[in-house]
Amino acid sequence: MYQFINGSIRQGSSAQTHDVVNPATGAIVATVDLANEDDVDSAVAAARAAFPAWARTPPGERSAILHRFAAILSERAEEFAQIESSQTGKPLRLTRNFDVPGTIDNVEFFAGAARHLEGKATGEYSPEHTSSIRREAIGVIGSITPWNYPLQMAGWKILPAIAAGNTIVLKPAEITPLTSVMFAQALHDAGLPPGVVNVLVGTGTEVGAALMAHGDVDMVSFTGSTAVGRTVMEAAAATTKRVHLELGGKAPFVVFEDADVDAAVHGAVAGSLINSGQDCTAATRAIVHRSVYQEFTDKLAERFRDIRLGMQEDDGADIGSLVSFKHRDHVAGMVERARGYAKVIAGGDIPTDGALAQGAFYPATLVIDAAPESEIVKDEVFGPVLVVLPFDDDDEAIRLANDTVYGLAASAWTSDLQKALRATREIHAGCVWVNDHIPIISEMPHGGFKQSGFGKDMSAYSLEEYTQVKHVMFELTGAAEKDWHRTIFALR
Ligand SMILES: NCCCC=O
Repeated sequence: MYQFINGSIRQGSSAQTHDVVNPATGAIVATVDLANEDDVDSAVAAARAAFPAWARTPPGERSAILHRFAAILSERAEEFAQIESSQTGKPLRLTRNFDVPGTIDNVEFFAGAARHLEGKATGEYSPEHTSSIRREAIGVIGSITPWNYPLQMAGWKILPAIAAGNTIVLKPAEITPLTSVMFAQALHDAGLPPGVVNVLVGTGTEVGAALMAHGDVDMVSFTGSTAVGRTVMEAAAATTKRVHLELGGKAPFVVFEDADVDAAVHGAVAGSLINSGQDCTAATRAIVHRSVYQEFTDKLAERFRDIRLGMQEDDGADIGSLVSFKHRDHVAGMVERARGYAKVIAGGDIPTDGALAQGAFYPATLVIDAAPESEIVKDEVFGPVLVVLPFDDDDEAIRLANDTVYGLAASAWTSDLQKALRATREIHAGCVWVNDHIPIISEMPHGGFKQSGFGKDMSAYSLEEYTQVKHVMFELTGAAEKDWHRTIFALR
């Protein structure tokens, strides 16, 4: 049973099941029951019923539950790392050192942030009134999370929502639901009241769509593709829900002529291949000054050819499998089409020998000589594929960096402060790294510009987004007839 509703685990009401597959081996990890629209109604009703009491629970009590939850996650870190790895194909090295500790750090951050909501000072902004601001929880949040970082994304959506006093119904991707259900159960073990967090395992077309359109959901938060994000917005419009979207990306990685090329090469490996490139902030377009283009490309191709694919427990592996065979075929299809108009100088071939041939593996792949308007440059691959494009002057570099509908993340590689400042000012993205690419931290926001969406995850900014601002105004004078009445009305 995999539906976590109102503090207990239940069977989904649809008659269907889904096999969660370890994409590195093809083995079935779990067969999960699937929810349907009736379960959406039950979960939303539970979240609605839990909302008034949870919203009134003092921040210190919410915080204490989150601190206990962080302790439980720390005790069970290895179990979470194992299951996250088995449902995604990620190396255990990644889940142990990135997914799980990152999530625990997020829990600890929001345990503190719950007690630290900022607001404008109460004051007499009009001579006859005292104004103050209340930041209130919004209500029931409906959330859909993706398959690339199931555990971290559950944290990014659930934690700010409940820290701010909301209740939530979360639907993880049905191909990677296991750690999201465990996350909710562990929160309950930490003392979270029933109904505050509910998790439904189901399909996007049935459960996701019903949740986004539900009349008793006040806000929707979604991480996934820009195309699906648009349908979320449309569904939310029917009842004017708040919308929080973290969508696609096509991050530029700009290497200026004065960059430390070796550092940029290392950065390109880490920034484009993390999580096998299944990361919406991953470097996807290296835009490199022509004076260092050949050196950068040669060194990077050599590194990419050395990248080792491996099974989850192989500590010597650099990257694991992609999340599914279907997704591996999508990545391979884009690279195959690119061979018709560009050159693939590293990777590009699905492994055909040994154990790797049984999994959804795809090698680190480097593409050059692609036109800026080609598919591999424009569209999201969401795999271990980096395209390198040359530029001749800084105006062209900035223009190429911004030549995308997306604006989630970017990086600039330079030792020149002026170039770095220009890049951080002129590249339109929610995050611009200088001389690095990918690090995230709980204190800083993550979220996009342009068609990468709007709304921030992590940080105090996300906590605020799960609140609504209320202006409370007290009349001060006690007079029946106020000064402002006389200003506007010809009273007799
Ligand atoms: N590195 C964080 C990425 C979040 C979504 O893919």
